[in-house]
Amino acid sequence: MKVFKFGGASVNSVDRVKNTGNILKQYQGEKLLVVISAMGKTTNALESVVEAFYANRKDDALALFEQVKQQHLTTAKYLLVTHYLACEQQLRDFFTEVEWMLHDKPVREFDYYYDQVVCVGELLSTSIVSHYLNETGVPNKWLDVRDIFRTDDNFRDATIDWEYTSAQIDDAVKPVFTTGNMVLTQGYIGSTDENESTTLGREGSDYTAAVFANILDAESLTIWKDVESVMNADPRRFPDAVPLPELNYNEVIEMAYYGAQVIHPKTIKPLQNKSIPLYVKCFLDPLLAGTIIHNQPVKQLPPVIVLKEKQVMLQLNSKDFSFVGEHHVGLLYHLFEKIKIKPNLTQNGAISFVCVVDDQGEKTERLALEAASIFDTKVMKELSLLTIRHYTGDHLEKLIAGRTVLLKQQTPDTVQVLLG
Ligand SMILES: Nc1ncnc2c1ncn2[C@@H]1O[C@H](COP(=O)(O)OP(=O)(O)O)[C@@H](O)[C@H]1O
Ligand SMILES: N[C@@H](CC(=O)OP(=O)(O)O)C(=O)O
Repeated sequence: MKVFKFGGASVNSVDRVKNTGNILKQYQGEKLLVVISAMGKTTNALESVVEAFYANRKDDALALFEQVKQQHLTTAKYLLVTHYLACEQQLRDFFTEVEWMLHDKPVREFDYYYDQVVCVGELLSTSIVSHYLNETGVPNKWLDVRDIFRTDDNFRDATIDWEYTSAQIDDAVKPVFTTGNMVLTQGYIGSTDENESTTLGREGSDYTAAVFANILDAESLTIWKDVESVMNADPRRFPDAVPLPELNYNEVIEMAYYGAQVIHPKTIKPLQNKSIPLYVKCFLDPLLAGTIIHNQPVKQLPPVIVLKEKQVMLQLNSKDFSFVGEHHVGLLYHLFEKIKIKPNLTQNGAISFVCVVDDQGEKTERLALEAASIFDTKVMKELSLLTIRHYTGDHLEKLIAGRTVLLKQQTPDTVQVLLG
């Protein structure tokens, strides 16, 4: 059994869905569990729907949702003939679930509504792709992953209940493979024991696929992307980026930790625990070798560059010029935990503490505000955090030319600079 994951970019148009169908056709006869994300930027569009709803702009929310509806109906119309009506019915059931909610007034926390609305992106995309595959001779069984992935109710960043989820995979997924070859389902979403929808954190479909691979003891996981492989830098930002044909799990964990947006950080552990290889392949040219990620040491990696934008630096000084010691730092880490925000870089001085975090809007504002009750707090926004692993001393000058270096940290292997 193999697990495949197709991200939003692989199903963001009629042609891309057809292309995904062609790839899957090549694997007919093999047992495949296929995880698919929401089409293109649907998740962002649905975020705007919830924001409008929660700001009591009901008409805006409904109008924004109407656009999402029309996009999916149009895609379905272009792709389907014999299966169109059945697909339309399935889509309309999901539309109704959301609209029903949008007509109400928000009475619970934002994150709860976020998950109830945003989860629909993956349900719509997988319904369309599943009908398309069935219509074009690639039989598959569509499953609602919310019936399989049980999570806690930490909306927007839910934690999977592995025991329950494993049992559900045994009961509801494995039997499908006794009569058919392909299960098609959603990434990124799950459900609580009260049947409330949850999400696993943005870009969490990679993680869903890795959890399936672990529990199914899959022979491999393949993540299909629009790039030829994992590269030593984001090729959109660094046109000189080179492919990395082979990586080990720890290297990818480090890359993801520093912010490389190619694989979701939580993806590796479930694979590593069972030594399941991860292939990253290009859906635009499946013949390209891509990247294999495994347990073996990989020698001689080129410098790996990660650039994280939209960084915020908080410069925290003790109010009475006393040393910033364990007590102050402890309070600060307590704040990180409470607000659920992770520092990307920290530096401790005698009377100051600097931390760099992603700009997460309201969350970051809250961090700054609460930190200001403990420290004299200065905030700088719109910064970039550049990390180079396997640093050889060659690249930094060129990469930081013309920028102000606000902070630098270096270990024998890794250099990080915060740029203004
Ligand atoms: N080190 C890297 N190697 C390859 N791609 C990278 C890297 N860092 C960032 N990317 C970006 O990741 C993108 C693919 O990821 P993403 O858009 O999230 O795919 P999907 O929506 O299919 O999951 C590429 O288009 C590329 O710009
Ligand atoms: N659709 C979700 C989950 C996801 O993983 O998407 P993608 O595979 O396109 O990164 C998101 O955009 O966050």
